[in-house]
Amino acid sequence: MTDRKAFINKKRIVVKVGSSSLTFKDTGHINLTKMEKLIRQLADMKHSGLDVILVSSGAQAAGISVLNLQSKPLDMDKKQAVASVGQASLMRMYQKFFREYNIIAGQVLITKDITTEEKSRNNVINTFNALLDYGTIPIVNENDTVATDEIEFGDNDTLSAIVATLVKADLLILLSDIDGLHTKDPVRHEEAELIPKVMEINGDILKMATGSSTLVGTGGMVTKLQAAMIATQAHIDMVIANADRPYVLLDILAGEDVGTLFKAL
Ligand SMILES: Nc1ncnc2c1ncn2[C@@H]1O[C@H](COP(=O)(O)OP(=O)(O)O)[C@@H](O)[C@H]1O
Ligand SMILES: N[C@@H](CCC(=O)OP(=O)(O)O)C(=O)O
Repeated sequence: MTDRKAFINKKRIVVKVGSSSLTFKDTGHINLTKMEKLIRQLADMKHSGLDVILVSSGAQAAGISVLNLQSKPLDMDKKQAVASVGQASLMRMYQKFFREYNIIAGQVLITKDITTEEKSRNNVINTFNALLDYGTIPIVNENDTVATDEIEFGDNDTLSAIVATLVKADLLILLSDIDGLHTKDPVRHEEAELIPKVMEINGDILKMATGSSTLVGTGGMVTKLQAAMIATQAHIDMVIANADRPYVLLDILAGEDVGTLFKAL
């Protein structure tokens, strides 16, 4: 079996969706159509018997909508307040959509320092396992009131890789607004080419990545490669793919060559 064909046997999947894949490019407001397309695929995955964990950004984007702002505020405390309002709204939308497909969503807000504290780490692992035993889809975001890494650096990418290691996932999928890792940022360089597979994240690969080009995204490709390093070192395959591709998740799980595969070490 090729690397991709083996994906049909993956059982526990962590999916991370970035703000850029949940929002309108020009306004930064939440795009419900995009959200529903994602949820339908996640529901089908769940109904087919997979364990699904969703790491979702979008708290600040949802907060912009709720507070009717023109854009993300610049001050950190205001961004945290916008995320606080937005996270509640984001979860309400997820729970409403998932309920239509008979799926219960649980909220998990964490910070990356849980990995260094054994007690917290075990609490988080136990909660994930219990949520999966109850048949729910845990929806994870950084606790933006306690920590500012994600708001500052867009580090939900690395947070999703940490979650993948904690739940012992078989596959981590990062959905974004680009088709995968390119030789350069394709938004700024139209000659950039897609890299279908990365066996080793070396200096040449790291040089290709730069920051975000969108209103709402933060980490760009830099934090996605950091996530790939964490996942692959933990023997977890990772794929970066475009959330706008119809049925992107189902195609990846069917073994199709979608996006960029970072092969587990
Ligand atoms: N080498 C690269 N290949 C692909 N995208 C890149 C690269 N370098 C930088 N990027 C940028 O990364 C962006 C995706 O990251 P980001 O905006 O943070 O999305 P998300 O909200 O999904 O996390 C792309 O829109 C692109 O502009
Ligand atoms: N906790 C923040 C996450 C920000 C973040 O990581 O954004 P992204 O680069 O779009 O994944 C929020 O929900 O707005």
